[in-house]
Amino acid sequence: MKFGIEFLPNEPVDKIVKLVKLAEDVGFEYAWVTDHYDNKNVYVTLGLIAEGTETIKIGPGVTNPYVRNPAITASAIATIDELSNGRATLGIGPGDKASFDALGIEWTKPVSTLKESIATMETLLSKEKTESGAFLKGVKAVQEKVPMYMGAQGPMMLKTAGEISDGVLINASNPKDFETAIPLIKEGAEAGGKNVDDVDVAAYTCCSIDGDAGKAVGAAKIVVAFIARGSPAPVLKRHGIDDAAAGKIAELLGKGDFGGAIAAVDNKLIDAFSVCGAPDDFIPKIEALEEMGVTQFVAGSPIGPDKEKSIKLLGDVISTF
Ligand SMILES: C[C@H](OP(=O)(O)OC[C@@H](O)[C@@H](O)[C@@H](O)Cn1c2nc(=O)[nH]c(=O)c-2cc2ccc(O)cc21)C(=O)N[C@@H](CCC(=O)N[C@@H](CCC(=O)O)C(=O)O)C(=O)O
Repeated sequence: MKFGIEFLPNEPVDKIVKLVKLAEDVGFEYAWVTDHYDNKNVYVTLGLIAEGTETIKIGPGVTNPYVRNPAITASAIATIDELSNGRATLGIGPGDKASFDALGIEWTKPVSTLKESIATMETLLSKEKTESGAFLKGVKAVQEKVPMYMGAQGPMMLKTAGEISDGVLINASNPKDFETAIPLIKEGAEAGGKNVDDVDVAAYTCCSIDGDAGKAVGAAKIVVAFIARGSPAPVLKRHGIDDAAAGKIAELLGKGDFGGAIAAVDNKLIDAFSVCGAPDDFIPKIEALEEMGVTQFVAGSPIGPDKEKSIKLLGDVISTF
């Protein structure tokens, strides 16, 4: 099992760099930095992380092809590859409609758009010219091929990820989600003439670890509430969660009643949408994901009530794999 960790660039960048260095020191192999227009710039943050680390692989987890032209992303990730001496890896997904509405960007045909943008970036990164004449003159990646990962949940996106990408970052924490996802990734990989084993399947979880399991669960509740709000009906059904319960949480969040939403998050929701608790709770949960075919466990937000302490505890968990 490989281990990755997520960072949101919404806190001081020098603090993020220190936490990524700590993650590297305790055994994490990947650091994924989220990309939302209302946070700090993902590539500036990755540049400083590159300078402050030696071995951990780094990249956006995930950017999207709508806010930046694929040529701009290709140039940015090639620059990160140079700064990190060949440790860049690109995570790209369809983004979210709310952001594009706020930016006045039309969000059309996400599957085709992702396919086209990954093809364009691979053309440019291999120092070739696109049909429209784009060409990266003054920047070159160190790696022969920068690994391309896709953020995906929907069936078409999962199949496409299996077909064209080196890895899939799936916002999911429960083995049931992979029961559904992996056959789709396998179908896509085989359509692309690949084996599903060629695709790194990452469980991009909502993770919260602490020596005190209750504290860990407490820190995860608000994130689980937002996940429950955003989960489509088939996902809720898969976890035996009735629409009314998720609807209630959505209503509370909509009113800004975060306390009420947190209070409405029960253990069923915690189990469905997060991996949390004390270190001993983690090992069987990660093993269950591994049995489903997950090959990378990504410790996603909140990571824990005290990030630094939680990263060290996750290091202890990593050392048992
Ligand atoms: C678009 C959507 O795909 P999805 O896989 O569910 O996308 C949900 C999320 O993955 C997507 O919003 C991500 O960008 C969210 N996301 C992040 N989004 C961000 O904006 N920033 C982040 O930092 C971020 C991190 C992240 C990490 C992991 C992860 O899994 C997702 C993450 C969907 O509806 N897909 C369906 C329908 C696809 C579709 O639109 N089909 C159309 C068009 C087909 C075509 O395009 O040709 C049709 O049938 O007409 C499907 O896959 O079946």
